[in-house]
Amino acid sequence: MKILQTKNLVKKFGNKIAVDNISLTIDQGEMIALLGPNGAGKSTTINMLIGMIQPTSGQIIFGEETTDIRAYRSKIGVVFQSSVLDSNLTVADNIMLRVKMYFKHINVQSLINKFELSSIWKQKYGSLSGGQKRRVDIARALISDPKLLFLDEPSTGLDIQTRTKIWEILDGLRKETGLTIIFTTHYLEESQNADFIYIIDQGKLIADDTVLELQKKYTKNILKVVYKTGKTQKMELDNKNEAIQILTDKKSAISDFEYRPGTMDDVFMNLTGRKIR
Ligand SMILES: Nc1ncnc2c1ncn2[C@@H]1O[C@H](COP(=O)(O)OP(=O)(O)OP(=O)(O)O)[C@@H](O)[C@H]1O
Repeated sequence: MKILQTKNLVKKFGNKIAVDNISLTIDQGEMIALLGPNGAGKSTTINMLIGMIQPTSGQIIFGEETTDIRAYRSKIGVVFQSSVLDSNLTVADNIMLRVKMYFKHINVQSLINKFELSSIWKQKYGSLSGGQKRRVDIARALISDPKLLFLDEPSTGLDIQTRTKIWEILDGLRKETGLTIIFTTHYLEESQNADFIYIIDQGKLIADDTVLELQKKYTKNILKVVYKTGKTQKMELDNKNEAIQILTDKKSAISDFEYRPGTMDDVFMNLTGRKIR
């Protein structure tokens, strides 16, 4: 079931076209990545999708063909790039103020458990580490029990362990509750968590598909061979049979090899002719 759709979305800031004719279709329960380099138009797209800024032209269709922005807003949770929480308040105060004001029926304890907040519950938000802050930010966004969660660069600046942890939690949530998750990232490897990827560059949608299909369409498999002489050779191949043939033919001269499918880095490189970072 479609939960969100955009048709020919455009956003101009003066003469600058930040988002150029982007059409997306997002089904309920999907994990969607908007992937692109700095300045690609990811945040601007998200800001339009959450109703924070108005498109210059194009259409956003929420759920069952409704354009009722207030009904839609009550169904979304948002984690912004920079936090909206109060640094001087404790985690408990930040969370409970929102619960008491708007969402009295939410099971706070389950959020505390899921996001491992008990040890930092009485700590000031401003004194938390980057990863701890992110956990609180996401927990806060879930207080309204949203159907759709938007995360703008949820893991930027976090170390690899913390990023992995955050993705584990998000994936668990999705499986448990059927939550639809839309996130932006410029970490290519993180987009592999997504069911479907929209690659945006200079405001334009340059590819959209599953990870597997993107790899199939825009990369080849890579065979790297290390010879006994110390020389290495990198080859792009269509399939594993070619790799087996090469390895068999050159067996006596080879000391080591690596065979892998193309990565999202290769996809981006082949689409744009440059690396994302
Ligand atoms: N309010 C604004 N006024 C003028 N230009 C803007 C405004 N907001 C964004 N832009 C421009 O629009 C383009 C897209 O910006 P956006 O923040 O959407 O990119 P992004 O893909 O989210 O980048 P990043 O990964 O760095 O967050 C950029 O060139 C940016 O400078």
